[in-house]
Amino acid sequence: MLSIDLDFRRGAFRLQARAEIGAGVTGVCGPSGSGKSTLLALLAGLLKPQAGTIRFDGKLLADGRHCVPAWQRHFGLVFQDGQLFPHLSVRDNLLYGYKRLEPAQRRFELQPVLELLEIGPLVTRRPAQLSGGERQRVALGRALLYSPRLLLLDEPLSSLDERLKQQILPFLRRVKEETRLPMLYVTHATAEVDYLADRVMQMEAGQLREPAVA
Ligand SMILES: Nc1ncnc2c1ncn2[C@@H]1O[C@H](COP(=O)(O)OP(=O)(O)OP(=O)(O)O)[C@@H](O)[C@H]1O
Repeated sequence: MLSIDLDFRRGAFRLQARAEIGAGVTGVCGPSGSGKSTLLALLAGLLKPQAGTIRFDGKLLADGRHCVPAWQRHFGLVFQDGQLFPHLSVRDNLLYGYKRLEPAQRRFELQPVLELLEIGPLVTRRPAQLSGGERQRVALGRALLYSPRLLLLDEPLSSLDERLKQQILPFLRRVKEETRLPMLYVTHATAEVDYLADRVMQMEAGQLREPAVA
């Protein structure tokens, strides 16, 4: 369970977020510039809040003074453009975080992840030899093989055309159903959260809130 009570300022922009985020997929929607990526960067440990707290399973990750670094939080990250290592094969990209884990920490193994995401035939290729949709599936596989406690997804489909989005959404749903990993899914595409999310939160001008129930 992620508990946040955050206050972050950057120039004229101020983000305030108070929420408890548990199992399942939590969608975070909101217009461009509202602070969705900033929220994920704060949760990932890439930015430090000036005040407030972030806790995960009761453990303090950040307050105004202390900030647990990103690599110690053990969260998986998937961005818009996959950000695979261009000089490594798909296989080495997939195993990048996995190899750095103690065997006892590993919750996912390569073969089932290759099957889940249908990327087995791609393992010897380089990222430049993949389509956009394949790259995103590899990025998702790499994040899973790092055995994260939480998956943070920042517009993971927004660089893809409509046909590819429709192809990848079922994979994301499969990841959700088969891994039960808690996920925070940032997007401005409400169709994606309608399809995937168990709960949706709204970001508006730096304020995170649950939408009013109609
Ligand atoms: N590196 C940065 N330095 C300074 N200001 C930034 C930086 N990145 C974002 N901002 C500003 O912070 C605010 C929140 O931006 P953020 O990227 O979190 O929004 P977003 O909701 O993710 O937008 P989008 O949907 O367009 O990705 C905006 O006012 C933006 O201009």
